[in-house]
Amino acid sequence: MSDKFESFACNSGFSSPGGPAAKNTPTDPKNPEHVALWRKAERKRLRAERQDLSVAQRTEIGSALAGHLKQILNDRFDGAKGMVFSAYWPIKGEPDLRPLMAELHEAGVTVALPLVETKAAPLTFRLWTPETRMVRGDWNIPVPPPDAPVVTPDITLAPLIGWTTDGFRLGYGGGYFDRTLAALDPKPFAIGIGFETAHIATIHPQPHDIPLDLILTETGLRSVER
Ligand SMILES: Nc1nc2c(c(=O)[nH]1)N(C=O)[C@@H](CNc1ccc(C(=O)N[C@@H](CCC(=O)O)C(=O)O)cc1)CN2
Ligand SMILES: Nc1ncnc2c1ncn2[C@@H]1O[C@H](COP(=O)(O)OP(=O)(O)OP(=O)(O)O)[C@@H](O)[C@H]1O
Repeated sequence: MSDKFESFACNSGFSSPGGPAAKNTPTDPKNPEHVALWRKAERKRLRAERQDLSVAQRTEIGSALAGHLKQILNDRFDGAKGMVFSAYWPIKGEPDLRPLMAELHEAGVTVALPLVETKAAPLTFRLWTPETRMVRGDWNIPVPPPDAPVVTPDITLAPLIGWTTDGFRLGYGGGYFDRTLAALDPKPFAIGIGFETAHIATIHPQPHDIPLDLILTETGLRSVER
């Protein structure tokens, strides 16, 4: 096999039919356009993979994650009572932590949800309670209505499609969490939430990528900020 062919075969930005794209690397990991193409293929692969989970598996994973999260909030934030905790309304096979949102609300935590109110800008966060009448927001994601108060999270969950051991996250590709973490001062404590199977070796970090403080899967803590 010539060098030329070998380099093409190993460096395709797309998943090969027989193997996971995670094994591939972008054609040029320093080229933002190549990395963006590679990320697109990785998102597609990881999203397809998580669709295969059964309802029972999802329920079990959701309650394992909720248990780990409560432990973290107790250990690190004394339960987070009186703090603003931003969660997410699950879409596209994300772990469902809505029972935990209600439980935290009952325990005196201020629960919020993220909204895309302006494209390509930081997220807005609005207050959520179990009585909140959700409406459809950007991308059809259910969100609190426009009259729900805007709040600033102390702690934020970042649902993820892929995660790395050094705390980087692959999301849906809007760049919203990175913009939000870059804009907020003080930066909220950011906890990535995802499936254990969504581990990838690297996201080929770019200057805009901000690592999360913790990554949590159903297995427990998988990455802790150094
Ligand atoms: N449940 C949940 N809510 C959430 C998030 C999330 O990840 N999960 N978000 C976390 O950020 C925000 C929404 N994120 C979004 C990310 C991308 C696009 C979007 O339009 N994506 C384009 C592709 C962009 C690209 O590849 O350049 C698309 O699919 O057409 C919309 C919303 C806020 N709410
Ligand atoms: N702080 C920032 N300022 C300006 N643009 C940004 C910033 N952060 C990210 N972006 C833009 O967003 C695009 C998508 O970023 P990335 O691939 O990291 O998305 P993501 O983290 O997967 O998405 P999301 O957080 O919405 O789920 C990047 O190409 C980049 O141009």
